[in-house]
Amino acid sequence: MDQERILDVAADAETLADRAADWFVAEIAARPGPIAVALSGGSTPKRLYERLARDPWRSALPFDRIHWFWGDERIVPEGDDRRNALMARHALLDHVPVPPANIHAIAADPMAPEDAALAYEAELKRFYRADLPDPARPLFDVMLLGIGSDGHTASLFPGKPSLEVTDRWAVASEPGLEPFVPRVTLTFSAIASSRAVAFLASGADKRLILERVFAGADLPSGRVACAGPVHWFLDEAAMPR
Ligand SMILES: O=C1O[C@H](COP(=O)(O)O)[C@@H](O)[C@H](O)[C@H]1O
Repeated sequence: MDQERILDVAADAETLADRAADWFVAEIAARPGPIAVALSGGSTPKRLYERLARDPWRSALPFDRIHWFWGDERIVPEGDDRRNALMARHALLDHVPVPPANIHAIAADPMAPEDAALAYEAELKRFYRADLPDPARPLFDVMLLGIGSDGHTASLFPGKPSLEVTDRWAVASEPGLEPFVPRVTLTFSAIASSRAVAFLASGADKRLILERVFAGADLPSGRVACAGPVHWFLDEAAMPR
């Protein structure tokens, strides 16, 4: 079955971030109990995180119940600006009342990428309290993703072996684009265990790749599936003609 897509096209990147923040709050507000969110790296998601740290969004979020995970990470030292976790801390997590135990970051260098992937997978399984994803009980409540100019999402790059892994939740992966540092990424199987998935992309440099994804090219971003529709928050500059 084809994955259903919902397109939300905003006039510009700032409006896109407002709309994505409204959507995020609505998704979270509907969920009882512990809530699992997977964050992405990238410039467009960063604007969303900055929104979530401010009202009206901040006061609508139950920070004591939200657990923060990442779709991918660059395995560089802890304080390195290229870490997706550091970006999310600076934009959001350092400014809101998050219990430290609710932050489930992927390990940094000097841990070897494969060990970091195994440790992250074990952490996900502990949180989920099972070793196999159950389609009736998604692991993530909200999965936020970006798209690179080559069509990658998380750190699932075109043509790389990580795309074919089906028996793991997280693996080490090699980048196809800068920064050329080792990565850890969720696999498609883990991403598919999400109640709601949203891509965020803005700017004219994303338009060509989005054109290819929407035309059905076999690119990692186009392979993302989940039980519900996949939302695409774009601005007009990124929207294919
Ligand atoms: O390397 C990465 O790139 C993608 C896309 O980022 P963008 O800055 O081009 O929007 C991002 O989704 C991913 O998390 C990150 O590690």
